[in-house]
Amino acid sequence: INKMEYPIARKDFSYVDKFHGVELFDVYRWLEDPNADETQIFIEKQNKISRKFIEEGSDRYRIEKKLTKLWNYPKYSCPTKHGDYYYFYVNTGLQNHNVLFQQKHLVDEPKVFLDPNTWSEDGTIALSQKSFSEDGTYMAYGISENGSDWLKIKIRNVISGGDLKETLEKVKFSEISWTLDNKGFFYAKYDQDESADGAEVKQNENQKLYYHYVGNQQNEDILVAEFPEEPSWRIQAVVSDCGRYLVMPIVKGCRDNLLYYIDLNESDKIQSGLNVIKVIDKFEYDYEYITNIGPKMYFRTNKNSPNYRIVIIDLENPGEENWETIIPEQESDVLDWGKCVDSDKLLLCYMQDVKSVLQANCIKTGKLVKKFSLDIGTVVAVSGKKKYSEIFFNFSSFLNPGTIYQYDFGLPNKDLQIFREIKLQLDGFSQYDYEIKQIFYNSKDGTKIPMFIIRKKGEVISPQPCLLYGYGGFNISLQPSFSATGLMFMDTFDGILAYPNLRGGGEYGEKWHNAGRLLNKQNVFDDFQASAEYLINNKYTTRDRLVIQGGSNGGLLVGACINQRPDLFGAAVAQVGVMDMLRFHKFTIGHAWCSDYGDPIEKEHFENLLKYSPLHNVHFPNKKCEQYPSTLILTADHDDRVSPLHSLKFVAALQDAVRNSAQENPILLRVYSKAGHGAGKPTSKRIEESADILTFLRKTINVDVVN
Ligand SMILES: O=C(NCC(=O)N1CCC[C@H]1C(=O)O)OCc1ccccc1
Repeated sequence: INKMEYPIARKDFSYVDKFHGVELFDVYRWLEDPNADETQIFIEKQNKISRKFIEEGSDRYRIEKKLTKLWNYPKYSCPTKHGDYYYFYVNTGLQNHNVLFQQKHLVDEPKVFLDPNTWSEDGTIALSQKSFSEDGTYMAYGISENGSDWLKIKIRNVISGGDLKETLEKVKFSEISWTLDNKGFFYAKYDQDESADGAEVKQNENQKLYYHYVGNQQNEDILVAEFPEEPSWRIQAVVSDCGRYLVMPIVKGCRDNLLYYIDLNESDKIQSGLNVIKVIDKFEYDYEYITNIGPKMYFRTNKNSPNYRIVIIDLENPGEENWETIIPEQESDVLDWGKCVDSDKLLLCYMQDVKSVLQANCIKTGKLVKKFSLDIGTVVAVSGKKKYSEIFFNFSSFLNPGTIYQYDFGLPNKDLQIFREIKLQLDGFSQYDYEIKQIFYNSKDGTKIPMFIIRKKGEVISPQPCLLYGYGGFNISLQPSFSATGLMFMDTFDGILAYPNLRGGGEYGEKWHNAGRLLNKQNVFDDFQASAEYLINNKYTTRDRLVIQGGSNGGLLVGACINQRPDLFGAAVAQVGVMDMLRFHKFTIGHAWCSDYGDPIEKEHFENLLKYSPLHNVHFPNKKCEQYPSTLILTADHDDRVSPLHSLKFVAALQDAVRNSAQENPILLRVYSKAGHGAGKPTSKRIEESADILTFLRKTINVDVVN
């Protein structure tokens, strides 16, 4: 690719920002307008170049063909029980969206209950969250278009199979929680009158909580709570298991929440102006509702317990001095989630050196009742209710697309059953040809970082191509999970997969998260760079065979690392990345990320952000050895989680910096249409994107064989 072909992005020096006495140009500010002709022309030119590079020759055709075969295996979800029926998702393999089936008994012939594939030819309309009424008569469900976070809510009558006439619009970042009388549900919306289709960049502010009576029009919905003086607050209201309380966790960032509640017994119907009671009124810790027994509320919290514990807060005596710890914090295992099942049991899932441990404890005494024995891997989904003794959970790992287990606390002598095994249909592929190992390597400051390494067993040509994937933020843990793209990389290029558990994640609780956020953010980049050095120094791979990949906050990771260590990687793939760290808080939900990044309006955070912001640390490669690795930046036109402007501005800056330089490796941008941040993406678009990435890698890193 000839770097002289890169489109020239106009530099507008009229944009000067003053941050704490520092004046900074923002010459590509014009790329922040998604509707401007020149922005669309910029995108078209970039796509022309990136598609030409990726699609020329037969590599892409062959790779997509094989990837499609590998992807084509039947996928199932855990069954969940609502009213008289079980529901579960099935995907025959290549369907754009999973189909929701219904059956009375697990042995009955299931029938299609809801098929999102009928909603659009190209699969750009997806089913997002759904919520059944207590008696299973109704299912409220969210419809998302083009991958946007915006939802429209519809209500399906389970008996008739038809939808009620009303449609609830402008729903976003909302729970859907029914009152136990099955008359309606709580949901949250933004009264945003401008366009809300996911292509807009406008900030999401002033979320309000409403109650919808089934059969009403949306304009008759009851305004239950709003906080006009706190525009960034989001209300994650849930009705308690007993139906009496509306528990209202309130968040403004991506961690720590207030705890308010409404006693629904106070009045015989839902109306405005119900009394909101404050239990916790400071953003300091996480409190996640598990269940309650009368006024005794069970919360998973990290208050004075960075590995999390479960406390009981008595609403009639809420002072902290009266809190009771029913499940104490573990020394090193992190309590990832808890769920009340079988009336009096707390199903608890721990992370033990990044692997899942599943057990059940008694809700009264806190004592262990049952421990489930699992391999290396992750409990990726669970289904069960307080009123049922039966549970299902889906266990997955790097080499296991999923095993659904069933257990019934009412039949203690009948041990864990395999309910369904999700199997690849690829002849010639066997997961037993591969091995997973967990190593611990030293980061720059000596901290021990765990990393999973997956590779083919036995003799292979060494060093191998290596796909190094990272995230590192928002208390999110990178636990073992199955990826068709990852398998494809190993099988096609005799490659290795490496997943370091970078600080900023939740793998070792809050201390791990804190060690990788705010003024500690550079630790994440150090951890990632150190993992690359470990893989090279231990002869797993070489620089020209090594590719780093990350999405969203992981896209920031990749962007920062190619600026800081362009010499360390052969290729880099940054998907839907956060690249402008001085302006991220100005678009859509970006203001919520200050909990990890800091607020640029504060001097110390501005100075910290400026040090690593990808857009602001692009350099000019004087010598060939300083050139950027082959880089592919990907985003999509309806990504309203991380607006595409981040990627557009970053690529403009990179291509400008290298145009008259020693750079030879390609730096490309691919912007997908009618797509978003990732949630709800149809199979066809997932395969298209993976095929683009794998083909880009085939053309840019040193691969010795292509199977
Ligand atoms: O912004 C986030 N989460 C953080 C996020 O999506 N981030 C944080 C940085 C970029 C991007 C990412 O890494 O995916 O979630 C918004 C939300 C979703 C649902 C309910 C309430 C609020």
